[in-house]
Amino acid sequence: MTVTEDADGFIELDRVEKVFDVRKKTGFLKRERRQVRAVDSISFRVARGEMVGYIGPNGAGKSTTIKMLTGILTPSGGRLRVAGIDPSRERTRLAHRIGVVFGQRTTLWWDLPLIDSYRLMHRMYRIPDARYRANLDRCVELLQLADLLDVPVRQLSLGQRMRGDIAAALLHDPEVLYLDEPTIGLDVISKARVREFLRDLNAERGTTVLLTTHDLQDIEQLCSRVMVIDHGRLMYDGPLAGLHEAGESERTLVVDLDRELPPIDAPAPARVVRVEGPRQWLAFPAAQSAAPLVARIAAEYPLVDLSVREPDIEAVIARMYEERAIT
Ligand SMILES: Nc1ncnc2c1ncn2[C@@H]1O[C@H](COP(=O)(O)OP(=O)(O)OP(=O)(O)O)[C@@H](O)[C@H]1O
Repeated sequence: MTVTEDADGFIELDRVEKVFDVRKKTGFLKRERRQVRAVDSISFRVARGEMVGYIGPNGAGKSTTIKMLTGILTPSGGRLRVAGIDPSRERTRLAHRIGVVFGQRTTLWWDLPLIDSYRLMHRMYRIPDARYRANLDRCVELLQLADLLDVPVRQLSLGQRMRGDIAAALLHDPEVLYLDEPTIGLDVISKARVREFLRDLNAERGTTVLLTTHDLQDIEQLCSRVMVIDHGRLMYDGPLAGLHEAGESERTLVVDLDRELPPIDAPAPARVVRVEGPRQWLAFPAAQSAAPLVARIAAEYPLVDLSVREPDIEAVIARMYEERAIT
């Protein structure tokens, strides 16, 4: 059988569904059967080389989708293809073409030094020696792993372990990388390092990336396209800016003045939403730049310090629903 790969649909989902049968204990010897529609008729296409954010609240169906894309779960309905392959039918063949990183779990061997996990993967995936060497060298350099290779995984910090996991997922040159919360729990510097690496990987190798995250900055800095899923349904598919508009989300400017003052007189739609001593919080539309607001406050008030807080994904999505309910 020849496999055709549609250039526009490297990852293709056509009305994909996943229904779980759940048995719940409702009393002594009594059980109730219930069906959970975790993924409900989802269709989308991701082109080769795209970097797409896949976001939604807890229990929305993100992990279930990723598990179907890797072949761990079989869809209850619909059609799904990754690189022309039906994941649940040819899971092993697909495994050679995809890489998976779960932020909350590691694929590394806990008690072994990092390098030993890589050696095991070298054999497991039957990666040609030269290719393994080249990929390992590149990952060690770009993810700054040189000093960590001989350290047992259990002794690594979360950020170090995450970089180790990303390298592990890339040793066999996957064309697609699924990342599930790759920056969860990382400090600012580690987050920046991971994001920079992913950006370079995508630009240099054309690796297709599907990214699940609760951190809007991951999406802002990495993805030109974002898909929002909730209750198993695709609610939005488009640029992040459009999501901000759809949800009319707001960022917050936190300013520290040198003394307690009445609320800052900010140009609408920006407005003060909270005052605590010399600190004031101003909400302004997420789609607008903070620069004019900052300039005005700096010119007219005794400003000591400031920072900008991004809206979290849950807030953006919640506002998106409110909007829809009204219109
Ligand atoms: N194996 C399973 N058996 C029964 N129900 C399941 C199973 N896996 C997931 N579910 C249910 O399917 C729905 C979607 O879960 P899923 O893990 O895909 O969500 P998610 O978007 O990844 O959430 P989170 O952000 O919390 O990881 C939830 O209601 C969950 O309880």
